Amino acid sequence: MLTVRAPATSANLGSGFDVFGVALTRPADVVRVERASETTIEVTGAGAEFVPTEPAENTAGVVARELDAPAHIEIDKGVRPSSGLGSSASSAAGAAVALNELYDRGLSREELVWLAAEGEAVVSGEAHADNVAPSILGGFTIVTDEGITRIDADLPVVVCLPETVVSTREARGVVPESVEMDQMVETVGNASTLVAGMCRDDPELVGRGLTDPVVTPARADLIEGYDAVADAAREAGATGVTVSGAGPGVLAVCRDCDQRRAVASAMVGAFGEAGVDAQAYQTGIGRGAEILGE
Ligand SMILES: Nc1ncnc2c1ncn2[C@@H]1O[C@H](COP(=O)(O)OP(=O)(O)O)[C@@H](O)[C@H]1O
Ligand SMILES: N[C@@H](CCOP(=O)(O)O)C(=O)O
Repeated sequence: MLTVRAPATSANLGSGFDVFGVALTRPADVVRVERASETTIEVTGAGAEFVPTEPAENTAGVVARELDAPAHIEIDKGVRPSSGLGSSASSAAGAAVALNELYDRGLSREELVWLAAEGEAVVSGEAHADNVAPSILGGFTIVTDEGITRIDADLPVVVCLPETVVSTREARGVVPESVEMDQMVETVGNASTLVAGMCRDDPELVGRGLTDPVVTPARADLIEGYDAVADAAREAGATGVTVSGAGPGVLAVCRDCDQRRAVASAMVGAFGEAGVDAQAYQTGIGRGAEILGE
């Protein structure tokens, strides 16, 4: 079987709603594929019971259909569904890279991003690419209708995942339909600061650029304990905190790798005080999907 490791991702990064994303060094989905006359799917791992095995409802199955590449697909979920860590996107990205190789389709990594985004449409109702782009390409990605820009960033981060569920569809429903001019100016300033920070691997700039006055405050209300967790992470030294993707995961940028332990423990502790169990990943910005072998 051909095996691909496709990383979890964190989309939006506060000021880059539906545009920014980063690949994380961990966790990741592992997707195994072999040729078959029709597509079948088996799912194991974190939250497997919440992932449909019907190909038309599974992001990996939709990718197989779009690529006309029927296969038996085994997905070992490292990324729990409805986490804000691009769980459905990791499977779509892994399947796209694996099936492209298995069937020798010759598509470029960027072409695979748009293909994998079709898989995402089955979950959120829209073919958004801000998770599949970093999962396939790695690093920090900027996705617009005009194309994808990739920056090879390297920063230590912590992602804290509470034992609660927020579906991307639900979290899209609370996003305001319009913004005021002063909110737009603030968002453009923060997004620009963040991009400069990614280009320089500068955690101070990236942390500052994570703030957004529109989407994050609306979504934070869906996450029990969010404000306390964000305060705790900052007190432990994080340069900035935001909702990871559509939540409920919370992302914090750290000054250095050693600081991650304290930030992780502060975030888990603050969720605990709010009565919510949580786990933290000490992670960083990492590589895109990798073929591990046959
Ligand atoms: N291969 C897959 N892996 C994970 N979730 C999937 C997959 N295919 C379909 N889904 C569905 O996608 C939803 C999770 O996606 P989403 O809400 O975007 O969460 P996340 O923030 O983790 O990406 C769940 O309802 C799940 O059943
Ligand atoms: N831009 C999307 C990203 C959703 O990410 P996920 O990891 O929660 O699936 C959004 O914010 O809706």
